[in-house]
Amino acid sequence: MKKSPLPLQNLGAKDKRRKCGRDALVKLLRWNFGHPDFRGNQLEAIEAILSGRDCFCLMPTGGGKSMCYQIPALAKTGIVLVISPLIALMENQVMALKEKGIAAEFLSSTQTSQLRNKIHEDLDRGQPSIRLLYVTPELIATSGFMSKLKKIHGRGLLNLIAVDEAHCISSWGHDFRPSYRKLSSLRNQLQDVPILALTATAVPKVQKDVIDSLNLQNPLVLKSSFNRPNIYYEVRYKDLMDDAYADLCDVLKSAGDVCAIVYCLERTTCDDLSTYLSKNGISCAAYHAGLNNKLRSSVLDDWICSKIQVVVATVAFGMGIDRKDVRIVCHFNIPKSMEAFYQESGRAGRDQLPSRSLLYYGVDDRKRMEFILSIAESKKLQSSDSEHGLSKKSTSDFNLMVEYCEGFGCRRKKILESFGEEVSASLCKKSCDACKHPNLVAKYLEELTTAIAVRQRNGFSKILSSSTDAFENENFSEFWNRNDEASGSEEDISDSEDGFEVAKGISRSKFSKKTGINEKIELLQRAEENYYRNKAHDKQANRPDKNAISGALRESSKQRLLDALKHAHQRLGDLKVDFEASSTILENECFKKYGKSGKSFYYSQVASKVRWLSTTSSAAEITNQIGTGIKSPLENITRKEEPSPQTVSTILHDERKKEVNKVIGEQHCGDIESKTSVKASTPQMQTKLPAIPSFSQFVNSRKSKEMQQPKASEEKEHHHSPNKHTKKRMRLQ
Ligand SMILES: Nc1ncnc2c1ncn2[C@@H]1O[C@H](COP(=O)(O)OP(=O)(O)OP(=O)(O)O)[C@@H](O)[C@H]1O
Ligand SMILES: [Mg+2]
Repeated sequence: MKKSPLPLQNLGAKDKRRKCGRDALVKLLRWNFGHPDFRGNQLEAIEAILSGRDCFCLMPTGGGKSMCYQIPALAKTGIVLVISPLIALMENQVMALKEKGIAAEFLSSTQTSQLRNKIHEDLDRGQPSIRLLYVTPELIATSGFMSKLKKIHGRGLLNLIAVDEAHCISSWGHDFRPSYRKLSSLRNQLQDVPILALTATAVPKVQKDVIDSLNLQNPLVLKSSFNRPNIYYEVRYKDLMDDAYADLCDVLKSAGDVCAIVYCLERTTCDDLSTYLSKNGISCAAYHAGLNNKLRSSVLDDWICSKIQVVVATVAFGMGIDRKDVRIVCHFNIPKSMEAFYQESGRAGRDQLPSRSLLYYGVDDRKRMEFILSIAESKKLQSSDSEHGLSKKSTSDFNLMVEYCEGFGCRRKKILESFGEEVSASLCKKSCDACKHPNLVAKYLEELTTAIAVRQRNGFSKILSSSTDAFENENFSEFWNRNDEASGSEEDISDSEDGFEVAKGISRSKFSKKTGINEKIELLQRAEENYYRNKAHDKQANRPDKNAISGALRESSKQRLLDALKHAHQRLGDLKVDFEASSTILENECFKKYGKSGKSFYYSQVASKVRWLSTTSSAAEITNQIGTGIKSPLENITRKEEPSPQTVSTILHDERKKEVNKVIGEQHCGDIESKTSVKASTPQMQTKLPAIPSFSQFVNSRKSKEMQQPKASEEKEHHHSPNKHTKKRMRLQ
C-alpha cells in the first residue's frame, strides 16, 4: 500500500544539496519503517550523504546499514542506485521496500524482458517513480547501462551510489568478487555523485582497499564496534562426541521451535543433515546451489515467512538476508575465515534479542579445509591473484579460525581482536562458553589434544587426505563464491574463476558420496580398535601385556600435560617453570606409580594431573608444587658437574627425546621402565610434585566423584552429554 507523501519526499532539484534536519529524517524513519529513532551511526551517515559527501560505513551485521541509503532515497527526488552482490539479496530488499509502499526495483536477467523494459521506461521518464534501483556490479560494467546512468545523472536525478557489502571489492576481504573491481570506474564516470560504501566485515587493510578502489574523496569514515553483545558464542567438539547430528538435533529441540540457520561446507551434508533433522521432528529444509532456482526460492520464502524454522545451507544462503528473529546460527563445519564466520554468525539476533552462535569443530573438518585452501593457494600462485597476496592470506585467516576453536580464552575477544579491536576483559560478561564454563572448555580442549594425538598416531592423516578427494565439484562450489545465485546470468555475478576450477581439480571421488564425517570417524575408530586388538594379539604371541603403556601413549600424555601447563600459563599469568621439563617429570611420576597397574590407571592419573592444572585458580599453587624444582634446573639437579641452565634444558629435552625413541618399539612395560633414560635426569630432581594417591585412594576418589554428580548438570546444560564424551575418549585411547 502506498503511503501519502511526506514533505521531504519531493524536494526539487534545486534543493538537492539542502540539509535535511534531524527531525525530518526521524519522521521519515518512523513513517516508512516504524522505527522510533536512528541507531548507531545511521544518522551521521545519512547527513553526510545528503550533504554530498562520500562515506565509508562500517557497522556490524544487522546494524542497519540499509537504512543509510534507504532514508536518503526518500529524502530527495531522484534515484539511489544500490549495488549489491546477490540477486536473492536484491529481491529480498526490494520486496520488503515494496511492502512498505516504497518504489524500489532491481534489474537482473532473472526478470522477464517485459518487466525490465518497464523499469527502463520509468528510468527514462522526466520524473521517474523509482526511488531505489538495485543492480549487480556486472550490470554497471556494461556500456549500455552506464550510458543510461549518465543520462539520469545529467538530468540531476542520481542522488547516491550505495555499494553494499563493499568488502567484496577487496581481494583481502573474505568475499572478494572480481566483478566488484569494475566499480572503480564509477567515480570517474559519475563524478559528483556521492558514494556510500557499506560493510560489516572490513579489517583495516580491507577498509583502505575499499576506499582506494572506489576512489572515495575525503570520505566520512564511520566505524562501529564489531561486538554483537546479544550473541552467545560456543564451540562444540565433534571429536569428543558420539554423534554430532544427534547433538545438534538436541540443541535445536531444546531451544524450542526457534528460527535457525545451519551452515555446512558440502551440499551432501546439507541434504543428509536436513533429512535427519526432519525425521526427528524439526521443521527444516536444505538450501544450496545444487537445487534449482524454484526450489531455492521456495525454501527461502518458506523460511522467511516462518513456514520452516531451520535452513541447512551452504554459504550460498544468507548474505544480507534479513530475518530478524534467527535465534541460532550453527556452523556444522569450520568456516574458512573469521570474517566469514563473523558475517554468517551475525545473522543471528538481528532483533537484538539473545541468540547463539554454535560451531561444531572437528579435526577432520580442519584438515579438509586446510587441504582445500592449500589447493586454492597453489592455484592462486599460478594466477595473477597472487599479486594481491591471496595465498598467504587464506591460510592465516583460517588459522585465526582454528585458534578460535582450539585456543583457550574468550571467544568474543578472539573475534573482535581479529578485526583489530581492543577488547577489555570485562566485555564478554560470560557470554561465550570459554568465559562461562572455563573449566569445562579447558577439559574439552585437553581431551581434544589427546584425541588428535591418538588419531594421528593411527594413520589419521592418510585416511583423511584420501577422503578429501571425496569432494565433488558441484558439491561445494559455493564455498568459493556465491555466483550460483546469479543463475547463469552473464550480467550478474559470474566470476567463478577460482573455486570451481579448484573443485574440479580435486574431484576424483574414492569414497562414496554418502561418506560423511561420522562414517570417517567410525573408520578412524575402527582403525584404532584394530591397532589395540593387534597389540593384544601380539601379546598372546608372546609379546607385551595388553595393558602395556606404549611410548606413543607416554608421548601423548606428556603432550597433554604440556598443553595443560601452557593453558594454565595463559589463564593464570606467568608460570615460572620449564614447561617441557615439568611435563616430562609429571608424566614420569604417573608412569612410575601406575605403569605396572596398567594403562587405564596410568592414564587416569595423567588425566587427574591435567585436570588439576586446568582448574587450579592460582599460579603460585602450580609453581609451588611443580615449579620450584624445575624453574631453575641448576638448583634442582644433583650432578657432579653443574652445567649451564641452557645446557640442562637441552639435556632434559634430549633425554626426553631419547626416552621416547627408546620406548617406541619396546614391548614390555617392565623393559620400558628399566630402559628409559629418564633415570638419567628425572629421579635426580628434587621437585615438589602434587601428591599422588595410592591405588586404593585413587579408586575411592573415583567412587566419591561418581557420587558427587550434581556438578555434571551444569556441564550437561552446556554440552549434551559429558558421559558420552568420556566414553568416546576412553574408546579413543
Ligand atoms: N534505527 C533502527 N531501529 C530499529 N531497527 C532498525 C533500525 N535500522 C534498521 N533496523 C532493522 O535492523 C535490521 C537489520 O538491518 P539491515 O538489513 O539494514 O542490516 P545490515 O547492517 O545491512 O546487516 P547485514 O550486514 O547483515 O547486511 C532490519 O530488520 C532493520 O529493519
Ligand atoms: Mg545489509
